[in-house]
Amino acid sequence: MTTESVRSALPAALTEVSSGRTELAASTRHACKIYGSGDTAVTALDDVSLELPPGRFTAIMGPSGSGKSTLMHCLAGLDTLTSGQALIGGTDLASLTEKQRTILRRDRLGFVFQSFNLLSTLTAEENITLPADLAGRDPDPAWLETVVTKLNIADRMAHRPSELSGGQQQRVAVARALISQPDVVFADEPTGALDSRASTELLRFLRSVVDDLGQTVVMVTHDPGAAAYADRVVFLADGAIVDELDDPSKERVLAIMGRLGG
Ligand SMILES: Nc1ncnc2c1ncn2[C@@H]1O[C@H](COP(=O)(O)OP(=O)(O)OP(=O)(O)O)[C@@H](O)[C@H]1O
Repeated sequence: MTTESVRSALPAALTEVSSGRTELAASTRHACKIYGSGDTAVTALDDVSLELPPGRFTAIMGPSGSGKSTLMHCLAGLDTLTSGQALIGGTDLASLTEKQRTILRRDRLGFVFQSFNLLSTLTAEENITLPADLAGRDPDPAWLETVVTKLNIADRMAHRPSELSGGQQQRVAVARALISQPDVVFADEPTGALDSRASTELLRFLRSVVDDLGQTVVMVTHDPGAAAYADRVVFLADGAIVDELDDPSKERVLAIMGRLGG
């Protein structure tokens, strides 16, 4: 095999590293977000600089009100910063019009929410391919098969959400998020509505879409056990990054959360 053919067989994230390009999947620089003004102003993000490399699984934790959702929403172009920058790859989201941000979200980002947000009248497969259908694109059949096989839902494609367990529904939601081969998947409390067995399963699947498919996942969670599946945990308090852990364990996450009062 030539170097080029080896490269073309690698996930894009790895190719970028091996070719010496170190573009980040997403990042913020001195991100500040203030809601309201005057006496009622709330500083939700206070000078947050964060780098999210491709092909990694990052968890964001912190006490209630620490700014986790605000950070994720600003990184994902669902909300705008008061100052500083939020970038997807090399694209500063503030440089885009609202319409361009909508297209970037559709084409380059994936979203998984606590409530699975599947359409009840559509089959699992139709739910997964809906974003591509709406964008007027045919989903890549090989990638669709890879994703549904990886998530162990290949035999559930003809079922409607009401005929699936909660864990299976959330895996359909993950497949929908992955179908465009996004630069980043943003998961907001993805295990919040699942029992502990289904949560563990979902986290293993998220781990494997990072390890085996080279995808980039950013997850907000309150659950130290869930955060322990990530490569790195970033801790927020009062809108600022106050700690970080690489290769986290549940115990080490719990210890930091204990200190932060979460
Ligand atoms: N639309 C808004 N208007 C005013 N204040 C807001 C708004 N959204 C969030 N906030 C405030 O900004 C701060 C950060 O909120 P955020 O929802 O980002 O925290 P969080 O860490 O996600 O909280 P939780 O864990 O409870 O979901 C809080 O003080 C919150 O009250």
